[in-house]
Amino acid sequence: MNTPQHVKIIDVGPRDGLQNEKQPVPASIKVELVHRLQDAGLKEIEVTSFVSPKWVPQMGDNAEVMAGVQRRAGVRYSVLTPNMKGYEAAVLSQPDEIVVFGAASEAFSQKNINCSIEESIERFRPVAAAAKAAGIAVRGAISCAVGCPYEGEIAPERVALVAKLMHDIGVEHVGVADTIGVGTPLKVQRALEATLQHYAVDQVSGHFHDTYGMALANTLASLEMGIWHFDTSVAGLGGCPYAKGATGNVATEDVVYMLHGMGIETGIDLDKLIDAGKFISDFLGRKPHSRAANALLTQRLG
Ligand SMILES: CC(C)(COP(=O)([O-])OP(=O)([O-])OC[C@H]1O[C@@H](n2cnc3c(N)ncnc32)[C@H](O)[C@@H]1OP(=O)([O-])[O-])[C@@H](O)C(=O)NCCC(=O)NCCSC(=O)C[C@@](C)(O)CC(=O)[O-]
Repeated sequence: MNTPQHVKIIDVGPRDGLQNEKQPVPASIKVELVHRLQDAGLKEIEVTSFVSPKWVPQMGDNAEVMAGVQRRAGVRYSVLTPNMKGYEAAVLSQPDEIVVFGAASEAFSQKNINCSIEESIERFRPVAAAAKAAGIAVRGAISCAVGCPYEGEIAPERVALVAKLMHDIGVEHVGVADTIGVGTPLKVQRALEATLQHYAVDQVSGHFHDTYGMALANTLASLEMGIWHFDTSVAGLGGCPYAKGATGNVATEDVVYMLHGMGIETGIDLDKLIDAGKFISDFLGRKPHSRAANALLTQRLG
């Protein structure tokens, strides 16, 4: 097994995790969550998205949240930007990285960003060029890389095509996203292999939702291929507004527990991470969606 010795975790909780929350979450809570994640040692945090507030009201406070974060040297703060309007607003907040988000499914692309895959690439092209000219890193997400809520199973060839299109417009790193968490290890490996036709292993991350409880297995299957970047969500927060019934990303706490147990470094303090997850879960009035966090919180009670 070609397992990496170090893994980089991108916590997407403040963005992917909270974007679908029905109850209002004040900007101050989001900022506090980001602070707690950086205190726990997270070096990459997806803070918010610059999308239409009519489509995703929860992210309407994007600029306020970015302005409230007291930045720490060595931490990369990323934001989603689907088009130039989003990019132009985002750039005022000085993100370290922008994320364009496409899909391997036509139907999902239409539902999520109101355009075809081809049109989405044309929207992303100037965004990637502008970000690069401004010295901002450019990441891409390939949604529905395994399955789509509208089209069912997605062939790896379609993932390869979107990876190629993203690569052609200058996207430097892509996340292979199992948006609805239907993937199982071999299917996820096929989607990753398709992406690796166009990107080096260091430029690909796994982004696994945990709807069917497969996300840790899929993380392990990715590690076996040498993948060492993962998007995870503190307390397992989240879900996509355009993928009904899909749960959040795999909990950061569960991934960190697994990796540390395998002797793989993350630079993250699991106890502080659990506190961050408890903080936001308490605010939302529920338990963290993390088996490891709940087990360790119970243990703390003695
Ligand atoms: C992409 C759009 C904006 C296209 O939406 P559209 O309606 O096609 O855009 P438009 O260009 O025709 O503009 C319509 C209106 O939206 C405004 N507008 C246009 N662009 C922006 C912008 N950037 N920010 C703010 N406002 C914007 C624009 O100004 C106009 O305002 P109006 O004149 O009606 O008042 C829309 O479809 C949208 O916002 N979609 C939301 C998508 C989203 O956030 N989805 C969730 C994140 S993706 C995800 O979670 C998946 C991921 C990444 O985690 C990986 C995975 O698991 O799969």
